[in-house]
Amino acid sequence: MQLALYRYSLPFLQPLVFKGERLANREGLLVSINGQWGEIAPLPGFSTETLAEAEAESLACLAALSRGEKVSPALQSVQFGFDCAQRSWPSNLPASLPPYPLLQGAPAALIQSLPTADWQASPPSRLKLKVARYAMEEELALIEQLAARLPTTKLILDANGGWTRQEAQRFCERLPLKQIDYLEEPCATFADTIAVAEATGVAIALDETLTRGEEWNYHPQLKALVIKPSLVGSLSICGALVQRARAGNLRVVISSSFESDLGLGLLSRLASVWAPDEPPGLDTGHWLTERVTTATGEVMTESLHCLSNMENSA
Ligand SMILES: O=C(O)CCC(=O)c1ccccc1C(=O)O
Ligand SMILES: [Mg+2]
Repeated sequence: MQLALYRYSLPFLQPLVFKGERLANREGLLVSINGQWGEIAPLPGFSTETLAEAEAESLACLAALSRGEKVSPALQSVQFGFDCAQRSWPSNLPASLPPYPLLQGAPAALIQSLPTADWQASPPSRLKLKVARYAMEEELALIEQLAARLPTTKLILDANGGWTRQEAQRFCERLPLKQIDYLEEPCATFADTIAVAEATGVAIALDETLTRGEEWNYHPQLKALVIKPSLVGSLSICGALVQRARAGNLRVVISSSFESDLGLGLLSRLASVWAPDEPPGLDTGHWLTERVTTATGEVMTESLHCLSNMENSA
C-alpha cells in the first residue's frame, strides 16, 4: 500500500479577504492513497478546523491505514480528502459544464473593469456576485449596471449570511428580481433567510447552512442547494444532500472554496456526476497563480513539501 501526504502553498493573484482574514496564499494538503489523490484544504473563516488540525488528523489516518485499519476522520476537510482518494470513480466521466464566472472585488472597481466586451458576443447564462460586503448603494448600482448590460444573464448573488433580516429586506426590495437567479444565504439563520424570501419574493439558495450541517426545510422560494463538498466533507453526506434536493425539485450547484487545480478537478468530476446540467461554481482557480498538477494531471510532488511517504505490504 502506498500512502503519502504533501503540503502546498499557492500564491493568490492578490490577497483575498475571507470573513475579515486576509490571505496572500492558499495553503492545503494533498493525500495520495495507492496513486489516487485527494485534497484537504480548510478555508479560514469558513471551516471550523485549522490546517494544523487537519494535518494532524490526516497523519493519524495514514498511520491507521498503514496498519491495515479502516479510517473515519472527524474533520470535514479530512473526510473530503480521504473520501476522494478512496472513491471508485467511474472510468468514463463526461466533462462538467463550464463554470459560471465569479466576480469579486469593490463595486466601483468592478464597474470600471467589467469585461462586458468579451461577454457581449456570447453572454454567460449566469454570473455570480458577492454582496453584503460594500455599501448597499454601490452594490445595487453594480447590479443595475450588470442587469442592463447583460439582459440575458441571470445573476447569482451571495451574501454569506452578512445581513440582518431588515438589511436583507431593504436590499431585496430594490433588486431587479426577474434577472436574479437566486440569492445565497442572505442572513445568518435559516429562519431569517426564509422570512426575507417571503417578504420580498426573492429566490433563495443554501450554502453555509449545509456546510454547518444545520436543519432546513423545503420552501417554495428555496430554489437550489449550493454544495461545497470540500467543506461539507463526507461524500456520502454530499450524496444524501443531492438526493434530498432531487426529491424536493431543488437545483444542485457544486461549488468550490479556492482549492488547488487538483481539488478543482475532483469537484468538477463530482459536478458531472451530481449536477450534469448545472454550470458549477468552480470559477475560483484564476485567483491562483501556480498549479500542483501538470497539463496531463500528474501531481508535481517535487515542488511540494512532503509530510509523509510510506510504502508497505499492508
Ligand atoms: O460558489 C461559487 O460560485 C464559487 C465559490 C464561492 O463563491 C465561495 C468560495 C469560498 C468560500 C465561500 C464561497 C461562497 O459561496 O460564498
Ligand atoms: Mg455561497
